[in-house]
Amino acid sequence: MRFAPEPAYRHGQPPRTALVLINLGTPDAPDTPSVRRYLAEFLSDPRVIEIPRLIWWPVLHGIILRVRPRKSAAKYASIWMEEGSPLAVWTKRQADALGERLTAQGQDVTVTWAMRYGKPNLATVLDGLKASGHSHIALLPLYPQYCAATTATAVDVAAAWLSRQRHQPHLRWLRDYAGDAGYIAALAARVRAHWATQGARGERLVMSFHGMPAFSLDKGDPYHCQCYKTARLLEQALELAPGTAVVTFQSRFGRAKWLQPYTEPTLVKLAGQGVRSVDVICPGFVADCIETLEEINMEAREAFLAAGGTHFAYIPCLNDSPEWLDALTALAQQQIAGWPGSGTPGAGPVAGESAVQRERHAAVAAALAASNTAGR
Ligand SMILES: C=CC1=C(C)c2cc3[nH]c(cc4nc(cc5[nH]c(cc1n2)c(C)c5CCC(=O)O)C(CCC(=O)O)=C4C)c(C)c3C=C
Ligand SMILES: [Fe+2]
Ligand SMILES: [Fe+2]
Repeated sequence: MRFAPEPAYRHGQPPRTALVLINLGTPDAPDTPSVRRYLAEFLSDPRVIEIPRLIWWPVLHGIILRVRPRKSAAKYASIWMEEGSPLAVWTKRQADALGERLTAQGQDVTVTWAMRYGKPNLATVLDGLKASGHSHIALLPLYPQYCAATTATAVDVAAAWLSRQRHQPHLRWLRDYAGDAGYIAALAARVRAHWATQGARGERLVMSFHGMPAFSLDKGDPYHCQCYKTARLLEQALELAPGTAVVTFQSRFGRAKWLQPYTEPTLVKLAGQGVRSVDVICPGFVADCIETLEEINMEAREAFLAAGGTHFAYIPCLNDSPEWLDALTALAQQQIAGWPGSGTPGAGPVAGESAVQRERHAAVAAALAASNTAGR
């Protein structure tokens, strides 16, 4: 059956609101089979690899999934935390902290988290929320900069899930927040705190964003522009001297041209030009992950130092910094404004439904249930 059956008793239930933090996804374990499973799902997404199936499939299954999982598993092993993959650990902690903050403010909202690839699976999380009576669901993809390969593909999953529902819940999602004042302030606080503990500033502040194929910009993806927007606002917030900020793109995948300048070659070039110390931040990631902890803090560090640099300082992602949790709380509140449990005007435990209506629904549902049982 295309549409799931909808128990009639739900009609009489009071409305409930849920927030879902969404991130990319990560392997279950730092071993080759788990990484292969994860990469197979990720790299089969046509939003991520825009190459015709007929050409991409033999490359993915014949070469990439035979070679990359073992190499990537070793990298994952080098950054794995006691509780799991850093990306999952930080995303869960952010969801827990957001839930606590909303509860402390008297809001009656469920906060959970899901991944686009791997577990917890987004469609399964949405099934669970609906089954537990959530009539209003807000999605918060945690990518500050909109990108078809990240934000849009997560929204696609939610849209496909909606297409299977007879009784659809209210659904909203956060598209991007590249210029959000709270997010920029949280990044600036992270950098200032780092400078304070170091007692000095690097000669350059390198802002490294995840890369994308260069054609995505030509085809109209706003990702590149949004990365520069974030970088400009952060530069302004920190009142950096002209020429101090450097924007780069990391994590190139495959041989095609990606957005430039590339992070590691830029660091090597800076060292060659006599720059001895750099601070590096990855503003496009709000949770530390393999791309920041291994690729930047290990590989890029090594390349910069090998090229003559003497001080490489990696500034951790926002993770569970209080300024970021404040910003995330504000973003969440904007998404659920006016919804049940949000404590904002228009909201209420019985929004859109009077007590009389609810009683009638309950009576109809009871009659339906009785006639269903009688007919069996
Ligand atoms: C922050 C935004 C991201 C964009 C844009 C993005 C595009 C993109 N990524 C790949 C290929 C890989 N990315 C990998 C890891 C990874 N990517 C992001 C975020 C963005 N990706 C995150 C948060 C992570 C970390 C996941 C984790 O488990 O920690 C990987 C896997 C790691 C590896 O094997 O190197 C690949 C592969 C492409 C092709 C792409 C756009 C076309
Ligand atoms: Fe990626
Ligand atoms: Fe990488």
